[in-house]
Amino acid sequence: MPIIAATGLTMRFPRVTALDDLTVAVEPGIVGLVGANGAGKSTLIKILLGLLPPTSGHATVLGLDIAREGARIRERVGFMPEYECLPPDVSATEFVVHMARMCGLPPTAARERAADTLRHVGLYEERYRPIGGYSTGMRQRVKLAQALVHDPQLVFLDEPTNGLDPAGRDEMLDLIRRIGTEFGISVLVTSHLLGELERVCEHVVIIDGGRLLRSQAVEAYTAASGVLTVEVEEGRDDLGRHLHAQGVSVRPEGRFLVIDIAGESTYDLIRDAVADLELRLIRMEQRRHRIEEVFADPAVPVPEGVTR
Ligand SMILES: Nc1ncnc2c1ncn2[C@@H]1O[C@H](COP(=O)(O)OP(=O)(O)OP(=O)(O)O)[C@@H](O)[C@H]1O
Repeated sequence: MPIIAATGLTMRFPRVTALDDLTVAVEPGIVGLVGANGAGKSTLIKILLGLLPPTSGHATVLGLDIAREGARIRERVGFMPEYECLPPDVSATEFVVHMARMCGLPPTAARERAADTLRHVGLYEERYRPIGGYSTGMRQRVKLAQALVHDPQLVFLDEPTNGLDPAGRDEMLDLIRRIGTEFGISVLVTSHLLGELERVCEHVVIIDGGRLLRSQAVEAYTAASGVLTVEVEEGRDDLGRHLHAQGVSVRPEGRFLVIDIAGESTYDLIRDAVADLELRLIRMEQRRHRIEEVFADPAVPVPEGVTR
């Protein structure tokens, strides 16, 4: 059963159509929702939570009808909003316990769940300090913890990497992957960065101007390419020269050599060259296409404002 099934969802505000006849179904797993600012991602999430009635169309979340069963949806779905919503004067522990109580957990269970969840998102001693003194990364973790505290089946994460530096972004993406794989919670995560969704998502839905552009498994975007990435401990350039002399099409890229596969013999030539030069092979793998390469094709429109 799909976790989300929307049919003909349309949302018209007085001056703008935020969603335009959107029909999409997504299966359990980690799903990315990508679109430029204003594409309609947050509006879609509010509608799916049963908080905003659409102008027309209908949808179910976990098999529950958004029009009639919004409260039951919100019992089973966690929500990490994009906007800043944390009170500065209370600690992460107080806030997340409060959110757990709001979801109906009794006091002891609320405290236990809050402590577990804050640990899972990587907040330890600092969870007793007021949120006002937290970094952006710590605040994002608190928002994530409150979305998970009632043990939902599905979480909606609206732009969770916003405002984070590259290291913070990597940590947040790892956390999202763990939510999906270790905790078995389905995730709908929005972003305007295709590259980061490709790293964690199994499926990506792309919307533009409130319309569906694509809904596809990441694997379908990232089919195996005809290129090998080879990494050796030392002697990258020696290996490159050696292979080039044997007619292999090879070029350096960072720590790696990138080699066009001309057939099975390419693998043999690399193996023999590594042995002849007495190098240590760290990796040799067939490269997969990246989602953004799909959009590098001028025939495939990339939504304006979406960063590859
Ligand atoms: N309550 C509202 N009243 C009027 N217009 C709105 C309202 N909420 C959203 N919109 C408009 O609907 C469009 C879609 O907004 P939405 O917030 O869903 O986009 P988004 O993809 O989430 O972008 P962002 O990442 O910037 O939030 C925008 O043009 C926005 O200005």
